[in-house]
Amino acid sequence: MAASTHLCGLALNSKRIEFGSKVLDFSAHVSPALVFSRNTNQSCRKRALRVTCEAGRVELLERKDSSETFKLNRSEKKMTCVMKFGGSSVASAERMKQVAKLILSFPDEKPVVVLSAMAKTTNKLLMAGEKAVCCGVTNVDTIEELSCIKELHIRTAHELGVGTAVIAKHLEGLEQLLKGIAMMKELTLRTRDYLVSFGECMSTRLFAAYLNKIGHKARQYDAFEIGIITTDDFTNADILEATYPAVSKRLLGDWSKENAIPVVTGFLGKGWRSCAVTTLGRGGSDLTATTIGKALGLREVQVWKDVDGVLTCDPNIYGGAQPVPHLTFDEAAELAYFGAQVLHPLSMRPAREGNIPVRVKNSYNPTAPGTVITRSRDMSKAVLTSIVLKRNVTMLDITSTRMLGQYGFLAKVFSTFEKLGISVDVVATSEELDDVVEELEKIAVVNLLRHRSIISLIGNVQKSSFILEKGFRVLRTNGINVQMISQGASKVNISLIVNDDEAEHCVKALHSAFFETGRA
Ligand SMILES: Nc1ncnc2c1ncn2[C@@H]1O[C@H](COP(=O)(O)OP(=O)(O)O)[C@@H](O)[C@H]1O
Ligand SMILES: N[C@@H](CC(=O)OP(=O)(O)O)C(=O)O
Repeated sequence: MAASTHLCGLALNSKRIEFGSKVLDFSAHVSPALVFSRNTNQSCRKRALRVTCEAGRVELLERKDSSETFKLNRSEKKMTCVMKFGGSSVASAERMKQVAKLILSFPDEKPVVVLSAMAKTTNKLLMAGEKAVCCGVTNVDTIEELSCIKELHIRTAHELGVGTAVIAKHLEGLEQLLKGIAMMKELTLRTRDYLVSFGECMSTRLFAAYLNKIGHKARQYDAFEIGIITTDDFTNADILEATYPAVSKRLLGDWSKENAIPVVTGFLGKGWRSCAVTTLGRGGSDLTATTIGKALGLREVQVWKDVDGVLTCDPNIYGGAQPVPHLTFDEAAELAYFGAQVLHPLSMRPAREGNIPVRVKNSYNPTAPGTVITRSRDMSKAVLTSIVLKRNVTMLDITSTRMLGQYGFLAKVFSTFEKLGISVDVVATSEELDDVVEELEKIAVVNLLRHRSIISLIGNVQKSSFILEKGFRVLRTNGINVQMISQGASKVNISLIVNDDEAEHCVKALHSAFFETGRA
């Protein structure tokens, strides 16, 4: 660029700067230099520079005639991806060391690291809370789960060689909190969220301390301090829009001052009214990861688990499950919503909105390709992608008594569910259903059918006739009676309802037909 060029710069967002008709897109290429004329509007210039600083390091190269030339060294310094590690990946000091090694084995990546609590810690915290309710204040220190949590975290600190000071306040605070619960003899949803937050607060402190100890600058962040703002639905809070600019401002601001690897607590947020710690529902760290990915406009989000990616079915049901190489956001969202534990049900939403690919990888087997989840994929050969089982659902069989017309009848049925806050998973036209039944019996004959399972066939619903024909042949051969079928509006899901006690057998038979006898 000529040093004398007169350009007027206008910063649009953290990725683009517009100069008249010229747009520099920092996500697409590394601009070798930026030129600002002396008489460029000062505030535009400052904003442009601030934005470039956020995107990477900017150096003043020269000051000539009427202009200044800056070098943008973005390719070296910009944060590139989110790497989220679940509880199984950070279960011990040994695992944390492996994870650190894994992160550092990608020298070109500048990740934001998101961590869950060390394996089983969340469950143990909840169990300790339940026990505290009825054990009496003086007995809190005998709660077995509290001892296990203390022992695990102290041992991990020693084995990582980071000292226990980084978690001492939290261990102390945890015991105090349990005494408070014992005193009050109650465990509210709000307190539950505060209680489980100790898990992620401690795992991230230990891990960041370890990275620093081995010479890689890292900085620990509590999600509720950096702008992950949520609804006040304790134990199942939803991310609010204000999160994205807040998180971006905080993380990019800190990064521009010092390139320390951010290590962020997954699963946690801050309720916008209460300002208290909230949680995003079990498995919520996946959602934290995609939220940060979207907020920072990163290249990809990696979720590192203990399986070789999203599999063709739950490996606990059938050991022969195989990794699925490619999924769309819609398929992954549907699969997660219908019960595949591998991803949080809402985690695909920010990824889809920000169009950020999500890669599901195995921290125990990092060379396995894993699953990549993107907006679209070649569906021409795709039939079934995965089979998901959701157990213990209740089916409501509702028959109109014809007191109302068809529209009025359906409207009344759905308004009843809405009023009672019950979600309906599958509709061909279930929690505490007694109130629903009482209400609906005014206009319908209602049958409650408990102990049912939903089997979701995730894949290319364009080929539904083929899927159903093949699926039903398998089920008929196995003597299984399907009680309801529903095709989801998402066009990637056909759901079948069967008896709970037949469901596992069904999944195995369907898996064998679709994935093993000639690839589907
Ligand atoms: N379709 C599926 N694909 C892969 N894993 C599945 C599937 N369904 C259930 N799972 C279970 O999900 C687990 C991984 O999810 P999760 O425990 O939440 O991981 P992490 O805690 O590491 O984030 C696997 O160990 C597996 O048992
Ligand atoms: N620790 C929380 C949040 C979480 O996401 O965990 P994981 O990534 O291990 O599923 C839980 O157990 O629910």
